[in-house]
Amino acid sequence: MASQQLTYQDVAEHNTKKDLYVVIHDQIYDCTKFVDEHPGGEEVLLDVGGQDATEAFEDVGHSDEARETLEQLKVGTLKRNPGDPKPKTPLPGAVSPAANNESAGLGVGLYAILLIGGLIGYGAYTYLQQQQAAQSA
Ligand code: HEM
Repeated sequence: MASQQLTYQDVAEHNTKKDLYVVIHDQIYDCTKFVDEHPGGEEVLLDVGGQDATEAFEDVGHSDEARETLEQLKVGTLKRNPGDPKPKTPLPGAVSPAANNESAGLGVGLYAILLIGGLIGYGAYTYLQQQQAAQSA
């Protein structure tokens, strides 16, 4: 059972309180029995029923205990067809390189500002030197 592969279209059919699947990180979870027990309430789960709930789940910053519960609800893996929506958030392992890239981008921007500032300063300095040299000549 746990090894079945379903497409987005298959999952989308399970979007009612009596039959509730969600996709989180490309794994499919059957929340039907859990929906009444969810500490965050049934509403939020019903909102993402039959859909990709990765972003909603990660935004809340669920505990390790919540992730263990999740494992028990697993019923299969998502079979992604061409044209299906992409995962909304990168997988946890992929987060830090993206964050690094962002800070690298800022670093390059800062270097560019410093370089341009330096060039302007140097230009003004040489210009003044030339002016002084012209005056004293
Ligand atoms: C099947 C997937 C899910 C499981 C197994 C699950 C499990 C849990 C658990 C165990 C908690 C208690 C706090 C913790 O341990 O982190 C919790 C809290 C919460 N969950 Fe979920 N959750 C799921 C999906 C979602 C989704 C899709 C949302 C959408 C926004 C959500 C929103 C919340 C909120 C807002 C809380 C905080 C409740 C509070 O502290 O008052 N959960 N969840």
